[in-house]
Amino acid sequence: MSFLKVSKTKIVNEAGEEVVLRGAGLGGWMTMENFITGFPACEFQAREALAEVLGTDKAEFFFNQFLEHFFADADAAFFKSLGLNCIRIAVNYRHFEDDLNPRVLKPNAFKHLDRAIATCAAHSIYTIIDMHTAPGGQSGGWHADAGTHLGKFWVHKDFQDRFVWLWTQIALRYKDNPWVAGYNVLNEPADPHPACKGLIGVYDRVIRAIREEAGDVRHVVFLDGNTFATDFTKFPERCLERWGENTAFAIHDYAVYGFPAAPGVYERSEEQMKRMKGAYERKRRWMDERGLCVWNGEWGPVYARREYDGEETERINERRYWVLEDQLEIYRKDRLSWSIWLYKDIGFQGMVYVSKSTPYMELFKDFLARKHRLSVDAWGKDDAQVKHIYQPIIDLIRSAVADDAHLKLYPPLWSVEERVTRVSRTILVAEFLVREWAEMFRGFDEERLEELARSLRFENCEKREGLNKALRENAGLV
Ligand SMILES: O[C@@H]1[C@@H](O)[C@H](O[C@@H]2CO[C@@H](O[C@@H]3CO[C@@H](O)[C@H](O)[C@H]3O)[C@H](O)[C@H]2O)OC[C@H]1O
Repeated sequence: MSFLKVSKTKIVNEAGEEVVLRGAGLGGWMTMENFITGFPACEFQAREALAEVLGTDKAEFFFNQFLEHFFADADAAFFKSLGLNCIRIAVNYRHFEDDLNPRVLKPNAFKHLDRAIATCAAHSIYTIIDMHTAPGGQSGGWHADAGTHLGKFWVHKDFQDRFVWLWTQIALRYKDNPWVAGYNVLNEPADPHPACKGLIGVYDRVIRAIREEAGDVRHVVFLDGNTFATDFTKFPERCLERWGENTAFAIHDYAVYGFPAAPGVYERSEEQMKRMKGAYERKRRWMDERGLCVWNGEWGPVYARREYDGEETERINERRYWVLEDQLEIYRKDRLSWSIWLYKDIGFQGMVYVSKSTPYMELFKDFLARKHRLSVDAWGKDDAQVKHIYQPIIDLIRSAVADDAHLKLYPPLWSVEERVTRVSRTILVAEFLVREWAEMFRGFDEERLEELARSLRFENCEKREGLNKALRENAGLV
């Protein structure tokens, strides 16, 4: 088995042979997310609410069993059967370190991560450890698990110190493991500083800690661009001299046509395909101009669901598969390494999804329908039923702010409308629903909790055949 490394624009093995990484993100597991498994708001809120309802021990039991079942040997075997070779594992810093006991590794901090890496290795699958959340939140997205729309990671040095400390611990643990392809040190940073000073400084420190303090020089370091892995333009010109040769740069290439808010129906028109390719090329341009290695750490459409989209479901999904296939074709031509989002969920984006007939899905059926109607998850939102309620707030802000320039806050892709969505629905309304979600577990004993957690096992999942077929066929072509 061979460590991977970066050689100019390519990832290669120790023999110098090119290895194109093709895989998926194991999201919703060691970083739980609302749309992936169905709770509202952020992971830390769901965990706290469940501990209030069940008591700490039983809540811990449930979450531990959830982690056991969500990713196991059968998942890795299936993944491998598609010809895929790399899983990006999204981890939440809270598994390793408690906010009230900083810089102390939790007991069993590495239990599930060790197991997942070993399970993947047993099937000859590489893993990339992706720090999906940082103390204080590296963005205002729910997936940063901070419960706020402002990423406080950038303004508290201590959050950054803890983050650097944590990466030292992780690198010390895995530095001799060749099945770990590398470290994706920070998912989707959103540093508001105009010159990206915070992020560059954090990358300087974390790379030094991995390379010098932990002595890990062999693993690839994957660096996301700023603003949700889309912008590299403020990165230092001589970045490899600064960060080392063994560095790859991660874009996230979500195509607008893969989402409900697409600007029109995707017809594969020349213009649409040009737009999609253009957006991808723009994201990677800075690296291409400098001959650097690019990895696409997240991409992929979401899919329509019969329970919400009715008769339209098949028609919509046919087009989402076109988007998927057209993106794959662009990447294939570039011999791009990629990691599609997402391996497993409850039926919106995953390659496999929990079957509706499981106890888990039956328990949450009505709650999920309400969550959808209220549009409390931001990802792929469909706000048709509530948009009118929030419109007056949007209008108020627009009319109250005299200078249009003041309506343009960071990040730029959060328009006034998007900001209102994030703050009022995904943070505020969601906060009120968390307790209700947790109350659904009231009175459950360990047997019932185990039954719920087991629902997430591979054996209890359906496969999104169209997606898996496209991935399998593409894997064979590279
Ligand atoms: O955990 C993941 C999370 O990493 C992911 O974050 C979103 C990624 O997309 C971002 O918007 C895109 C920015 O680039 C433009 O070109 C695209 O059109 C946009 O879609 C978004 O702001 C992030 O929150 O989301 C899914 C989570 O499960």
